[in-house]
Amino acid sequence: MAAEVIPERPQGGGPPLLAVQGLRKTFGGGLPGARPALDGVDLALMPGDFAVVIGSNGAGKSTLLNSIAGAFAPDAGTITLAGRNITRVPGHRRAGWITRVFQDPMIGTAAAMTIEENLALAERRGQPRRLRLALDRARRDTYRDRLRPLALGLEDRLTTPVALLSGGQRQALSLIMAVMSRPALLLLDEHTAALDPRTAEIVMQATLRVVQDHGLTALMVTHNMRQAIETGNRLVMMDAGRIRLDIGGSEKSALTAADLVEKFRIDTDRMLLGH
Ligand SMILES: Nc1ncnc2c1ncn2[C@@H]1O[C@H](COP(=O)(O)OP(=O)(O)OP(=O)(O)O)[C@@H](O)[C@H]1O
Repeated sequence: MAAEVIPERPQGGGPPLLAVQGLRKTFGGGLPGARPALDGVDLALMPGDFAVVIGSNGAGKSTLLNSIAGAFAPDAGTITLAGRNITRVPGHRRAGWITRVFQDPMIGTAAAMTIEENLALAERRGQPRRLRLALDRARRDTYRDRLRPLALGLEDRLTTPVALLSGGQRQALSLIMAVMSRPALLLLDEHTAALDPRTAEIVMQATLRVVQDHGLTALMVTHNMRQAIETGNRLVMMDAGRIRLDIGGSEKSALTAADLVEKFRIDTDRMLLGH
């Protein structure tokens, strides 16, 4: 099979990097009472957009990210990445263009492998399976350079099995791994929610830096209201499988926690004010 090539990123005011149109998904197909997890979602991300997705439990946030990543086919609608309709492209063939960091630090890394082996695996994501990367000096130097800004000392532990790292260290490594293959789109699914506040802050700062450094477009789900207000240039609120609110620009920058709670009547149960 021919190697997949990362699609060209459109520049400036061109077409969106990601366009989701009329996306629908109902689990438990056709069973009486089955409510749609996605009920006609339209979303367009311009290159360089950092969109934060909020919404109550069961609103459809993870289902939206799963659909974009190709975990399953939607019942209806299209997903276009850099002008290419990827709706029917299986998830493993999107892996070079779209990468994810999950809530669970154990998911993004292989415990029995060392840090450098994990990074090598991530570097060839989306490439033909037969491609092997020599763990030579130049590559190790590159890995150290990628890990150093985290300030977690991982750059001095390249041959340490990942099983020996803390949850926060693993999550930070997952983040670096997610951008090794130079994806076009980074999906972050509550990726700091399982971490203590200090580690969550380290991982969040690292996220902002890699998104900036790699010129990525990002879509991040969070229940943390402070993150939702402070992060990104777009705020998308989902409810019952639909996007109820999509704001950007100065409206997003001026947004306060009070606006979110009062104006948009957000379910605050799982939104952590000031966390
Ligand atoms: N694999 C699945 N099988 C069956 N139902 C599912 C599946 N994934 C999601 N759902 C259902 O789809 C709806 C939306 O779920 P989803 O996980 O997308 O919500 P969410 O907004 O991410 O919620 P949370 O904030 O609790 O993570 C829910 O009713 C959920 O039970």
